[in-house]
Amino acid sequence: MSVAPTIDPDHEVERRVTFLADYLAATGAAGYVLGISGGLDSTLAGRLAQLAVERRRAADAKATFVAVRLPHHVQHDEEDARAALQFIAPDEVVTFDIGATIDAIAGQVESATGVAMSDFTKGNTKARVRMVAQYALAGDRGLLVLGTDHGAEAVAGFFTKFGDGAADVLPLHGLDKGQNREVLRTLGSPEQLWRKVPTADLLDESPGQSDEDELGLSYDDIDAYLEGRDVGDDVAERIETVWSRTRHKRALPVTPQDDWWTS
Ligand SMILES: Nc1ncnc2c1ncn2[C@@H]1O[C@H](COP(=O)(O)OP(=O)(O)OC[C@H]2O[C@@H]([n+]3cccc(C(=O)O)c3)[C@H](O)[C@@H]2O)[C@@H](O)[C@H]1O
Ligand SMILES: Nc1ncnc2c1ncn2[C@@H]1O[C@H](COP(=O)(O)OP(=O)(O)OP(=O)(O)O)[C@@H](O)[C@H]1O
Ligand SMILES: [Mg+2]
Repeated sequence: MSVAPTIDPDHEVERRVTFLADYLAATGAAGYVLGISGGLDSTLAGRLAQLAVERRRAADAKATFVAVRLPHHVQHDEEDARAALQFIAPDEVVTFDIGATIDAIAGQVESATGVAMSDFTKGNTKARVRMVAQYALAGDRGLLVLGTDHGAEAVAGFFTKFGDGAADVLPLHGLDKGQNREVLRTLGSPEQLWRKVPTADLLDESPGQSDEDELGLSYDDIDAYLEGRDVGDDVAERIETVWSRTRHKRALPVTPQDDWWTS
């Protein structure tokens, strides 16, 4: 996962902003788009993107960052999403309520099959519709879609395949969860955001369920494992089991030429 045992947060800000700015320059893309949930990963990636487009503009290039609110009807942590936007100070904010689309898909699934979608699959559908919304906004404006995948979510496959896992550019790659917090804090984020309990917030039946409750693993343990610290055999084995089970999510669609799945 390319996670280092320790980081210099200022250096991480600089190298990731430089990467995002350089990638725009090299590709000629018009800027970035990213869903902003109020969680710490999108707050961090969003702020880095805003700094990168400002850097491009300082070099007389055109570049825009579009932050997208993507609530499913009303979001229970609405206040954090607003605080995140205030901190990021994006060039543009677009709000796209995915509620009606999800209701339509769930309704069609039920009328077509006679079986209601489970809350779990509906949750992954929310993540996929958010992906569709971001690409819909990006397509006509020549923007690139950012993703917030990082070491701790990647190793556990804790993302929706072709949902939040689908993106053009991953500015947080190589950081773990605690390192994301550290970098966000260094950027001057309000404490409510850098300290926020991580949640995928995909379930109607358990709004705001913590990632750690769902995963059955703590981010401190996952981070320790990725940083090469001793976590004990039991934790290491649980992480390796989930890593193995989710290998398909970190690969391109499997083909007859692939053999990684045989071992
Ligand atoms: N062996 C295999 N080879 C190739 N493809 C395989 C496969 N096994 C399943 N699949 C395919 O993958 C699908 C399952 O993958 P997927 O749909 O992702 O579903 P799944 O991995 O079961 O669930 C996603 C998990 O990520 C969590 N999540 C999602 C989004 C955001 C966040 C967050 O932290 O914010 C967390 C979510 O809470 C849930 O625990 C199957 O329906 C099937 O199509
Ligand atoms: N309600 C939402 N509004 C806008 N974007 C969202 C929403 N929920 C999820 N996303 C997008 O999906 C990504 C994955 O969600 P995830 O929960 O992993 O990240 P986060 O909410 O930014 O941080 P955390 O993991 O700490 O909760 C987010 O970074 C964001 O881009
Ligand atoms: Mg979240």
